[in-house]
Amino acid sequence: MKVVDCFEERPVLSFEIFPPRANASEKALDRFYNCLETLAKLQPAYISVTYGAGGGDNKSGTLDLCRYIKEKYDIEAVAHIPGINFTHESVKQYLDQLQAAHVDNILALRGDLPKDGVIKGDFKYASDLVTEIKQLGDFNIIGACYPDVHPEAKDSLTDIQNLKIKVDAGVSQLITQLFFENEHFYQFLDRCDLANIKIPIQAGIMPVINERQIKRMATMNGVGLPQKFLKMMAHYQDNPVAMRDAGTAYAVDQIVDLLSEGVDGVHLYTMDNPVVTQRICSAIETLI
Ligand SMILES: NC(=O)C1=CN([C@@H]2O[C@H](COP(=O)(O)OP(=O)(O)OC[C@H]3O[C@@H](n4cnc5c(N)ncnc54)[C@H](O)[C@@H]3O)[C@@H](O)[C@H]2O)C=CC1
Ligand SMILES: Nc1nc(=O)c2c([nH]1)NC[C@@H]1CN(c3ccc(C(=O)N[C@@H](CCC(=O)O)C(=O)O)cc3)CN21
Repeated sequence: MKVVDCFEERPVLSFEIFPPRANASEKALDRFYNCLETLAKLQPAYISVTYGAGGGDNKSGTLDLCRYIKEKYDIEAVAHIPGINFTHESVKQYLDQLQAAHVDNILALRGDLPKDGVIKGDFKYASDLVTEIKQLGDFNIIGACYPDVHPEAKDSLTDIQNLKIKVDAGVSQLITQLFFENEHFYQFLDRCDLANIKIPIQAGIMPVINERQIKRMATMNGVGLPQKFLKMMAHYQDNPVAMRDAGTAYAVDQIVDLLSEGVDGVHLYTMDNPVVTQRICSAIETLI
């Protein structure tokens, strides 16, 4: 099933997970599959599975996990494909494998640039990958977008023009990069409207689980951290449990506001954390 059809009933709530590392211990695997069990019970519209996120390079993990989510839980899966990790030949093979596994949905990304800055794959921009996927098969293609403006873009106008190119290449829905100021998201929606980007846009929300992780993600992606958020992190930095609870409350506060504004959907970056995801879902259960 193409997950774009989920938007017939809005708002759409979906999750993102990352596969365990290839060398994960028995204990880590156990923890991961227990997490997945909890997430599945929350009945998200779909689950997206990262490919090599956070520096990992677990290539078979994404495909196998997508297949597993569909077969075991009957929940739609979205496979991330970072174009810079693929050649024309390898992407064709990968799409064939996805098709055989009945995975109909792809998050087409450029991917994070390697430390040496040298791109080995054939796709410089996500839009190039979208064009290729469109030619090779019948997939529902999702794209990423940036309320706080992509750090490599010259300015917000250029970023939106590039987003429009990507959408026109064949993207049917968008998920935003994480953001902590809803106002930035609403301004971004206005820019999309002006650029005639009319497809569903889900807000990507990441609860703070640990300060280091968020600061790294924010710096790497040019994501603004508001004073209120920085104060919260500073106040609870020595108390991981309090930090987690405050981060959960912040995410819930963001989501309540987004729902009140009639957002198309929310994509939760779960970071494979079942407790936080469950708490957020139960806090917003009656609001959706
Ligand atoms: N859920 C996830 O895994 C997410 C991952 N990301 C990451 O964010 C980074 C960027 O990925 P994407 O958004 O897929 O890249 P993209 O290729 O759409 O955009 C990357 C940069 O190139 C520019 N650009 C895009 N298309 C262009 C074109 N045709 N001509 C000239 N410039 C163009 C954009 O303005 C932007 O500055 C990657 O590191 C990706 O992995 C971002 C959001 C979510
Ligand atoms: N630029 C960018 N790249 C991404 O891969 C990405 C985004 N943005 N934005 C949204 C989500 C968030 N993602 C993330 C964010 C953080 C980690 C992370 O901190 N990973 C741990 C390793 C986790 C583990 O394997 O246990 C790390 O320390 O790198 C992973 C994926 C993937 N996505």
